[in-house]
Amino acid sequence: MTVNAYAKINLSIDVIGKRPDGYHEVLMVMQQIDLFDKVTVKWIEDQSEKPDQKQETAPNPNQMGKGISINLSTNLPFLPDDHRNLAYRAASLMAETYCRNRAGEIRIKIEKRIPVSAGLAGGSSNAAAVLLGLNRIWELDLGLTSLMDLGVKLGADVPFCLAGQAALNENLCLQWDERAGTCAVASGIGEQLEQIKPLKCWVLLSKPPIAVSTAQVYGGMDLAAIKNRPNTMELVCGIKEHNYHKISKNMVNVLENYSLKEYSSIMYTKNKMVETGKPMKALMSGSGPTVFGLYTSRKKGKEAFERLKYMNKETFFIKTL
Ligand SMILES: C[C@](O)(CO)[C@H](O)COP(=O)(O)OP(=O)(O)OC[C@H]1O[C@@H](n2ccc(N)nc2=O)[C@H](O)[C@@H]1O
Ligand SMILES: Nc1ncnc2c1ncn2[C@@H]1O[C@H](COP(=O)(O)OP(=O)(O)OP(=O)(O)O)[C@@H](O)[C@H]1O
Repeated sequence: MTVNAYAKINLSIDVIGKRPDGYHEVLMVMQQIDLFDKVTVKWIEDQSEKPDQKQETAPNPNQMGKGISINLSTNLPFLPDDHRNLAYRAASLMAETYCRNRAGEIRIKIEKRIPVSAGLAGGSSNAAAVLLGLNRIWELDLGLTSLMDLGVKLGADVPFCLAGQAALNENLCLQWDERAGTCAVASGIGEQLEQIKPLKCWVLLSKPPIAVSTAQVYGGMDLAAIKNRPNTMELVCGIKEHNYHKISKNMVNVLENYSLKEYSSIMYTKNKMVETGKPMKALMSGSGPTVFGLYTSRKKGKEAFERLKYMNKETFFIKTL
């Protein structure tokens, strides 16, 4: 089955503190956008190995599925096709947890369109697609709560990606799950989600040609030095009321404090977008390097895209979902 694995942008990111496990407590507003990878998941059952009916099916994270192999391919030669790929790890986790009594091959094909190492949750969205795909193929009937509990083990952005893909891919039969949705307030490490009404906007995205490590950004920023923080509740109100003044005033990403200083190409992209594109608001997504600008008018956004598309090779004009 094929799942559209959507990218996200962060309309705000506040970092509250550091946790004992090294992760940071955050408060963010996340929004799915109409830019996606196509992830095709196939299960080829090994007919010579009949499932052992006597084996209990309760999850046991210590035991791998009996004789399950994973074969992953992508259209990007530089992306890993083994356990370093998040989609591979998702398949492996699903097999270990829920499919110990089967044998066969999981075949994953990823057609990448979301820029890599961009702050757009490309890897997380691929992992979410594999969890959702296998849930359907193996008829496990897991709801989003169980899938999110599993997904957060792969990455902090995976639960949000699961919620969005469940809402947007009808073939997953999860669109009515109460946790499905495309815009959410995320807390904890990003995995505690409260769905809100999505922001309807046009988005100009531009990724400078650098890769940014999320761990390095969280590790490098100085929590005590943060002066400007988003008012998340006011942002949520602004989205609800379509009050674009309230929205733009409260769209703040505190990770910019580190990334904009550290990488001049992000600063350049943001400044250029503000000056030339004149969006309602421009902000870095996630830990960067992608910068996005929001437009309420498609015409104005498209004109800005035409002027700015040469700035970075990976520049897109899309809409929120
Ligand atoms: C920047 C965001 O993309 C915003 O949505 C996320 O917070 C990051 O999500 P992600 O890439 O899925 O993050 P993970 O793969 O789980 O973590 C990568 C690294 O980022 C740091 N990390 C991530 C999330 C978080 N709440 N606190 C952290 O400190 C940790 O050092 C972690 O080792
Ligand atoms: N399926 C995948 N797609 C993209 N990158 C992957 C994948 N699997 C592993 N990676 C690796 O993960 C790293 C981060 O890539 P990714 O595109 O997920 O970053 P990101 O958009 O910044 O994610 P986030 O916004 O969640 O922090 C890269 O080094 C990349 O090689």
